[in-house]
Amino acid sequence: MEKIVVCGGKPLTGRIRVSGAKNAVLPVIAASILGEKGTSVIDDVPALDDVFTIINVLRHLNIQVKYKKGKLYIDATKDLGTEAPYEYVRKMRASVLVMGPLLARTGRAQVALPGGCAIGSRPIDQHLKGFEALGATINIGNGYVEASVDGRLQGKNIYLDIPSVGATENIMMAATLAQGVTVIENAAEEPEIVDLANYLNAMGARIEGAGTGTIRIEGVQSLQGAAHTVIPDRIEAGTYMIAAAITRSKLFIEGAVPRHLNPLISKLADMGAEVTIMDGGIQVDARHKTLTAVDVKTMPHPGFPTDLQPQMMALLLTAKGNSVVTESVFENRFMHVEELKRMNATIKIEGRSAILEGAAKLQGTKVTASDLRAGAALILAGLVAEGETEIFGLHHIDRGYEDIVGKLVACGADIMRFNAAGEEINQPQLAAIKWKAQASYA
Ligand SMILES: CC(=O)N[C@H]1[C@@H](OP(=O)(O)OP(=O)(O)OC[C@H]2O[C@@H](n3ccc(=O)[nH]c3=O)[C@H](O)[C@@H]2O)O[C@H](CO)[C@@H](O)[C@@H]1O
Ligand SMILES: C=C(OP(=O)(O)O)C(=O)O
Repeated sequence: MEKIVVCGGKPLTGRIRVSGAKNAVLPVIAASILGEKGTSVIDDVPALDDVFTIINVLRHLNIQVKYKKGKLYIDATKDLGTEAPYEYVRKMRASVLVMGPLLARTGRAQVALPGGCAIGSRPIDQHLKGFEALGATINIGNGYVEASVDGRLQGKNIYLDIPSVGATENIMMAATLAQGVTVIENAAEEPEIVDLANYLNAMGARIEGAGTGTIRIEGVQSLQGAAHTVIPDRIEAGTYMIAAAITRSKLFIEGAVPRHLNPLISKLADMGAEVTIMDGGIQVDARHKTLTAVDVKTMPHPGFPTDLQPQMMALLLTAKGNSVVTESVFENRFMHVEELKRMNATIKIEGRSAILEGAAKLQGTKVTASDLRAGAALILAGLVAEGETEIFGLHHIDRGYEDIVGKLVACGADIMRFNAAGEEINQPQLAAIKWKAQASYA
């Protein structure tokens, strides 16, 4: 079995460069479907399995995608298919993001129902409610959801019951080509929504208010391919900020955007770490510091991100005192707790809260990632555990961390990756093989 092996106890030093954001690049690639003319050039595209998956969805739709030196060239000018099949949606729920652009561009979209995953049931009712409000007919059957419309979608006021990131993105994309004005209220405010709106506007869309709870979209006749650079990954940045704190080290996180990371910056400062906003990034210095426990509650942006909750939990286990971590975004995002307990953590779950005993003496053992951020939390815990931690379930980690092993090694961590045959392998090698196999080289 493939595994990552971490030998705990090594301090980290130096800098880590943040890659392009997974959660920004996926909707941006989906939005490129809307480009009836020209080619989109997307820069700072991370080599992630989720990126390979969405590229395959686009190619299945008869879209030409080429990759060269971190840039994607996407040509969506041919006649498009309308189906995102189960083989891709099952690997990555974000495949559902092709639904809005396909519906707007072709009048029809069939997407395999994404189903639940390790962190919750994750329905898409708000996406569908939005499409229906814009005039689409929705049919669900045989494991697929189909949306269709005769003629153009019609602009409408849409109030989301939950500020869903995916629903906001999907509806925003669909509304770009609708007749008239669409207003999304109680919209998600995440930085990735702003990034998507910037790309859509570069394609010729008319979107205002992205990043606030009210987004106004004035429909246009058509969109064309555009150039766009993806924002840095705030969750990856946050993971490495926590890596500095958990190892009581000093790291400079290059490319981290402070305004995207306010909730983490303030929690780390409350714990006693020195966080400094610098030119081009954020420095975290936790050397010789006694970090103290804090309580954390996940919330939609600008609250504390759920995607940093497992990593924060690993850190809090090493702090002085007990803390309470409350997960309010997903109903089942505590799968990492049992694995952390196998590393000698004491954690009690009460409803949607976990009560953590601090000053844990974590011990290395074999653990398995149940999802992407659970995997990151286990690596972080491994960095400070006594002895060797072997982490399995790497396909989750490969979905969202570009070369996590290489980036940590460069800062002094004792961490290695082994393939199924037991040979040491690095992620860039692996990524190069995957790019070759899955996306065509220019
Ligand atoms: C690819 C991507 O960008 N993924 C991110 C996105 O996921 P995603 O877009 O799936 O997350 P949402 O914001 O939609 O989900 C938030 C909550 O709303 C619920 N919900 C959502 C839609 C809906 O129609 N009905 C409904 O009930 C979900 O089950 C969940 O409990 O935002 C999440 C919340 O910040 C992050 O954890 C994910 O990393
Ligand atoms: C939950 C996540 O992603 P996704 O929505 O793609 O499952 C994540 O990035 O932590």
